[in-house]
Amino acid sequence: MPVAARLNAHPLLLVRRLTKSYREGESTRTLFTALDLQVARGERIALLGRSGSGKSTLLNLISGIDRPDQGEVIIDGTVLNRLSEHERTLFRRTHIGFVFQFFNLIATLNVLENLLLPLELQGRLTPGETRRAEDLLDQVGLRDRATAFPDRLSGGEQQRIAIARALIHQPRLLLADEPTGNLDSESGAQALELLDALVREQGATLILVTHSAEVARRADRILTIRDGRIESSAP
Ligand SMILES: Nc1ncnc2c1ncn2[C@@H]1O[C@H](COP(=O)(O)OP(=O)(O)OP(=O)(O)O)[C@@H](O)[C@H]1O
Repeated sequence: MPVAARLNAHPLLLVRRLTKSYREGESTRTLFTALDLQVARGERIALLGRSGSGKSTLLNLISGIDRPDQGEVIIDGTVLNRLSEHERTLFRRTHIGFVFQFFNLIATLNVLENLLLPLELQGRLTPGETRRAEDLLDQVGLRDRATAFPDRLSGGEQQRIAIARALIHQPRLLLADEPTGNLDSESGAQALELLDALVREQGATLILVTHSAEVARRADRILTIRDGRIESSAP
């Protein structure tokens, strides 16, 4: 079987007939109706769509933070809907990494402690893993800031730490919600380079929400949410 066909036979992410609505006062706003989506292992996707089209909601449904009204999300063979809330939290901690627009570092933890947090939450904090975290700090160019607190770092530095933190536990899937949306163009480019390098190195699958056509061009595939449907196109 050709490689592409094998990849699609076992996609990293499978979304099947996903339906999601929110109540808005007296009325109901339907974001997705029977949405289907398949993402191959190691694929890097840019997710586009106008403001309010449901990009963040889709990420939340994929990660199991939000629940669909109908349909299924299957990550690497695990059907999220069949897990209890606690099981979904454990699954997320182990298999998914997140990068946000506003970094979301914990203000009371220093840089190294922020970086180690995903491992600590999984009870995986061994001396070997701590050394790996220090190597990762080297890779993001912030080894000398290990004991600094987030408010002492620039936006670009905070995002580089947030990217390292999202990948420290080697998740299969990385979800990034406008990771350059709050950075100047130079820091944004640096953060994207780093994200790309780490994702490729780890063979992770990436879904990155962006409003930037330039950012989207770096992806393997562009998905655009339009009127509750997903259109797929080449970059
Ligand atoms: N928990 C919620 N309760 C009610 N409505 C919600 C909830 N979450 C999202 N929505 C609504 O769903 C719609 C889509 O929101 P979402 O944040 O997913 O859009 P988006 O495409 O990410 O937008 P943006 O590009 O502005 O970040 C919006 O109208 C929003 O108000």
